[in-house]
Amino acid sequence: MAQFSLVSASVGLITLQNPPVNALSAVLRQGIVDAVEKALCDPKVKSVVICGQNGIFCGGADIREFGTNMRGPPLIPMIHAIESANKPMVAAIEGSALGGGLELALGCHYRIAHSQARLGLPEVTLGLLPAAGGSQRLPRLIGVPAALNLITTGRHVTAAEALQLGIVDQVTDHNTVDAAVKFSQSVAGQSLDGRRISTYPCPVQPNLDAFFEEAMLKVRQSARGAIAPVACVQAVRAAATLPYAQGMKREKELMATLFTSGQARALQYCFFAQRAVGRWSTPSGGRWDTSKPRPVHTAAVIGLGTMGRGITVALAQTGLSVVAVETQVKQLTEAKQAVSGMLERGATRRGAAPTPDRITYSENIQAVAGADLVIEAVFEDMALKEKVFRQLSDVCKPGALLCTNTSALDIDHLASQTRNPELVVGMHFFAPAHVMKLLEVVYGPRSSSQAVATAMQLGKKMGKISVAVGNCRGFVGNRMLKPYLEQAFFLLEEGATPELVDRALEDFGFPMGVFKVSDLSGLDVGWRVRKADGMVESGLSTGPSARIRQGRRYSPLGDLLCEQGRFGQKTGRGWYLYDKPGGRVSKSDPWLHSFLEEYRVQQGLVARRVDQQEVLERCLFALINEGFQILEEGIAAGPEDIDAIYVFGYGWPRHRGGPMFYAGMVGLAKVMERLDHYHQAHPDEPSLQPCSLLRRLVASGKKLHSQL
Ligand SMILES: CC(C)(COP(=O)(O)OP(=O)(O)OC[C@H]1O[C@@H](n2cnc3c(N)ncnc32)[C@H](O)[C@@H]1OP(=O)(O)O)[C@@H](O)C(=O)NCCC(=O)NCCSC(=O)/C=C/CCCCCCCCCCCCC(=O)O
Repeated sequence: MAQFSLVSASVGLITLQNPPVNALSAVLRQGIVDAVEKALCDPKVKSVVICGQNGIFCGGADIREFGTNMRGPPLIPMIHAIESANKPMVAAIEGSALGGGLELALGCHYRIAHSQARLGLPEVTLGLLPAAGGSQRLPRLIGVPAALNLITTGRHVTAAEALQLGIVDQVTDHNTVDAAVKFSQSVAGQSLDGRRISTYPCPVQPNLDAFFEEAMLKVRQSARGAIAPVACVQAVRAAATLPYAQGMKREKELMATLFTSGQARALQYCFFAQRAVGRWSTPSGGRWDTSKPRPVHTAAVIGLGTMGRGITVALAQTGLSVVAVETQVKQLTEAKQAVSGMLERGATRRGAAPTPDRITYSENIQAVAGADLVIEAVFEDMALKEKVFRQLSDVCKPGALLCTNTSALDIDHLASQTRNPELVVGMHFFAPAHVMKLLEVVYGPRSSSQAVATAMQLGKKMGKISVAVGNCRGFVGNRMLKPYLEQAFFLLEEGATPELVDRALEDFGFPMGVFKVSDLSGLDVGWRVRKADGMVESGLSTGPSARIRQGRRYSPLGDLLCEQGRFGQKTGRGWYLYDKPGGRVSKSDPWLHSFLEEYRVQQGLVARRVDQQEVLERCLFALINEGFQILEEGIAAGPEDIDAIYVFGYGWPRHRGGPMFYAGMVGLAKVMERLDHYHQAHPDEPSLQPCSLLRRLVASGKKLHSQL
């Protein structure tokens, strides 16, 4: 609801009250309409201030209402009534004014913001556009280029930037409502003719056609198939070229297409999934709302390779004291330099002071004795990690949490090396650890819920999307990646090329296809793991058993490339060719194509035509099938956990909602039918056999997601 009160004898104060973020639900919209009418009818009221309760102006339209039968007064006429008012309307912006919240403020005649406030039109991130007049008013207020940037990226701006851009009229460090009340009194009785943004002409944009062509090209390139950014450009173009009323008509038409789109549903699902993963639970009964995290003031990192350096930076940037340990002197010296460089660059980007003084370096593991939490990030080798955990168990103070950054190894086995296995969890960061948003917090059967809560809370403080997952080989993300990679290799054997597979995945929306990613991360990484698993045989044998390992189909293609020293970008050759070792721009490699042809001949394989649909179905459905298996085993608590992991850690296109949501969009019956079809053709590929949870869901007609 919205509360109306009279303050300072002549100012009508309308307070939005819809916790936690004052989203513009039907009830709140009705409340605003009623309160505005009251204010305009009351002769004592000479000016009006609109504010939000609990330090937040408004988080925008109520996203939970989308997709329902929306009732209550619509936003556009409500904002129009505010703008048309004959008494000054002033928005007092604290906390956030986002989406419909900012559009409401743009309908006001003046905007006063607190210095800590954030403003933005993030609708594009929900698959929408600012369709309560935002796409038409903002360009009229701040010009086309600045408005286009905010609307197509959805980025939030600080109050200082909003003032500089001309979005707000005043910024205060003090009580915003008091400042707005005072301000409204100072303008009461003045003409409002020049204050209604919808009446402003849009500032002239030179070379309009070329400007919008370039803008469209840019969003199409970065949007990778997302439709909302394209519609946002079209809406801003309407603002720049049409009178306001016609622009509003265009805004409405564009919104109508987006509003019911699958992409909007997927993006709105991602919004809630990102928040849902914070409400974690474990099979042993641990829960986010009943487990109290331990305080962490000092954290330690063991091993300063690439991952350890990134983790050190991420911890230091969170404001913790960090003890960074590396036993090899040369590596330690290099790490110190690299970490200061990363901190300096990060600080420059954020406009803050660097924080290297919070880090203490040591060659000696004893230095971690005082740490509240230790993250082991040594080389991915079980024997080495076992040794480190035994040492940590001796050295660390009682109650210190011992975490491992392993990407696949058994957490429970590492816990068994320590005196307090309940204090051991995985904190699986993704490279570069100070940049990537995802953190898998891995609990073993003996991890205490307090240990999970502590790691989850630390992840949140570090700005990560932290997802609690169970202990199994590869946890959730890497485990699901295995069948995806496997299928990509098999497709090469059957006639595809790396280019064809990558194009299909990039057209689907991944930033990079599987083979480009493999070149980037290094083919030798998987090779080492396969060797340790006893999968690799030196050289190329032939005959029917040559491509069967441990009873299932196996492709040695990656191993053969590694034997040739083709490790990807670092060696200048992998699945693609690069101009030099370390080069980043991939080119097709005729050598690789001949190699594939010869390989097929040697193996008696006849190349056939593989199309993009088969690439997507085999790679993605195999990955999704593993996701169902993971749910069935209870390794992930719900589909949101898997989807968040894939969207934030593996480049899954957000507008497709994550693999499990995508499966629901395609239809579980269809996913199962295609898996069955491919499994019949390839009975030696168990990852194509639909798992029992998928079969049960299809048989019962149940859905995995309530949104679908
Ligand atoms: C920064 C925040 C506001 C606060 O962050 P924080 O303090 O960290 O808190 P959170 O954990 O994020 O959130 C707390 C809980 O609140 C829930 N929440 C947050 N925002 C909303 C919201 N806008 N709606 C509903 N719920 C919200 C959140 O989920 C948390 O709850 P839970 O933990 O999940 O239970 C931060 O929250 C934030 O960034 N929020 C989102 C801001 C945002 O994106 N706003 C834009 C919303 S979209 C919008 O405003 C659109 C405006 C134009 C709409 C015009 C409508 C016209 C419809 C016409 C349709 C025409 C088509 C016709 C078709 C036909 O013809 O049929």
